[in-house]
Amino acid sequence: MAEQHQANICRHLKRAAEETPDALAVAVQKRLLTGRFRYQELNFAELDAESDRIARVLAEYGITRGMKVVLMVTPSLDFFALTFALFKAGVIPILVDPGMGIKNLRQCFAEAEPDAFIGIPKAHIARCLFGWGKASVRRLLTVGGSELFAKAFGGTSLKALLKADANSQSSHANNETPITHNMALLGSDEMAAILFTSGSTGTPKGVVYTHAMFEAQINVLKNDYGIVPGERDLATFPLFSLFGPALGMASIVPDMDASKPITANPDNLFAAIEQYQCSNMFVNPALIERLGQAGAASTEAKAHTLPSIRRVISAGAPATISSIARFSKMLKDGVEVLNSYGATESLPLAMIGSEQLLNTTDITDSGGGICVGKPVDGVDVAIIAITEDPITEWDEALRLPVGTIGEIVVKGPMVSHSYYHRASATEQAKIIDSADGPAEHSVRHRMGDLGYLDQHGQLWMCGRKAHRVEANRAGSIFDDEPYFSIPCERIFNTHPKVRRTALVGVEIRGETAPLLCVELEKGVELEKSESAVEHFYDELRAIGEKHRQTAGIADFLIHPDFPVDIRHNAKIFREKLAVWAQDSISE
Ligand SMILES: Nc1ncnc2c1ncn2[C@@H]1O[C@H](COP(=O)(O)OP(=O)(O)OP(=O)(O)O)[C@@H](O)[C@H]1O
Repeated sequence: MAEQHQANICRHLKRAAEETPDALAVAVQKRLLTGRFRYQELNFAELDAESDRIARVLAEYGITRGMKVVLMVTPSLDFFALTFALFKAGVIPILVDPGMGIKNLRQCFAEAEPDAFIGIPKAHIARCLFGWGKASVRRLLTVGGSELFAKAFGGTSLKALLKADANSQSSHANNETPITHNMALLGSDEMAAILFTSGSTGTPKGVVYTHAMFEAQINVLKNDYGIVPGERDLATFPLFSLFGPALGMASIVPDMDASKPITANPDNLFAAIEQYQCSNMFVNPALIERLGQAGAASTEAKAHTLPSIRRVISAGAPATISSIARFSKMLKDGVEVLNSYGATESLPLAMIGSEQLLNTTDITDSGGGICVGKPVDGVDVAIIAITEDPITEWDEALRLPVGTIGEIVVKGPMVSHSYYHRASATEQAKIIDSADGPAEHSVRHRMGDLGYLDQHGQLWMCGRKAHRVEANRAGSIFDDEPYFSIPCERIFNTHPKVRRTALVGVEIRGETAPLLCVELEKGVELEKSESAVEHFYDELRAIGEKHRQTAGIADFLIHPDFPVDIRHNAKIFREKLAVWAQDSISE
């Protein structure tokens, strides 16, 4: 159908370039050795023209529509121009989080079978060292670094391609029409990008994105989050930073390692906000924690405030209520942190403002899970019984009643339909919903998360499905109900000496029992005294006995420093802790 082949997220960039050509589209901060900051900028007209030019030179270099390309370029003006160029050309970027580790990266590249690899010199060195994409990559392009390096490691450089293009343009200067680039128009269900999940419950999976999904995300950001053209966003997450220009909003990129937000220097971020009077901030919970601490550490006389910020969007992992409360002290009265719930496969799905979230503390502390708010416009959330079996066809009878914990299943225009080259993962996670006929929104996604809906239509998250503990220990009070990670952990986290906890299952004399791993607050030292540890465990036991969700949890172990994901510093690798706990009790 002709009208279906109209999709390309870049049409928003084109429109912004026509309507507000001189308005700022991107600014990238660099902290110099002197401690001063340098900013490089592009306006909408420049970003549009530059991405057109790159799309054209890529095509001449042999990177063309339908090809899959690994993009490992740090946020920079080139990153923005290149990514929009790839979309304009109908080339499929493969986006991975370098923080996921060498082994996972190799697996991602093997699975995605890229035709080309575009990266900074460091990425090319790693590609050569670890043989990434060796079997499929035919075109190499280096961004930054010298031409000599590019020749040795990375085929050619973007700079060289653009220089050759400029030369050929000037030699044709007398010809009337400059060579322009025609934006590829794709079917709304055609693959537009492959984004890998972070792999916190196993190997990362490549999620197939379409332009229709990107369009849906842009609509949510406009309608549910209220973003308007002309805003300025402190963009700390590369993928989200691309939405800025598509929304007519400038992306201000601070000098930080986006794959390790916890290492960011708060001064850089504060300076970028100040310089551009940012109205929006997109931050993950790790940064909320880091910036909140930095703000609180400022002396009373010069307490740090962020008066230009009108909206903070937090996403990617659960943020703790205490870190949001601390961070919010820097914001003007009435400015909220909007906590978003979603996953690479479907984002954003639900949202709750910090004011409302603070009122849910008591329920969370007594085992009710984390409130992630009401579904955004167009999203249907259903809760189904927990099962590891695939479900091929959606049936309304699968819906569990309000208040019952089960697996969260979502449907909506931003919900992905499949994983790339992962038939069995797709089968496990997707349910065909033929009620709508062969329409584009006919796939429901199983989140692999557990939760329930309350009578107000709010969604409560109760941890990952893979992290529930099905105990069969004799004397277990709820034989037929599993222990759910987040509800249990948040109950124990109320102990003042506890920083965080992680529930795991261990085998004791052939039976599965729940065990709670505990990380202590900074400065609390108990391990030296056996009796102090026993007393602490008794206190935890007493807390657990007060709640039905934790009844029967009697085993505890103190762990010095939980293994967590680099990006969020929040997703606890409970699988690793389970192995550690089993080894510890078996010693
Ligand atoms: N606001 C939130 N509150 C609680 N949990 C959240 C929130 N936002 C995201 N999450 C968690 O993060 C998950 C999505 O993360 P992501 O897409 O990065 O992949 P992953 O689940 O970490 O990796 P993998 O699927 O490969 O194991 C959600 O399914 C949920 O468990």
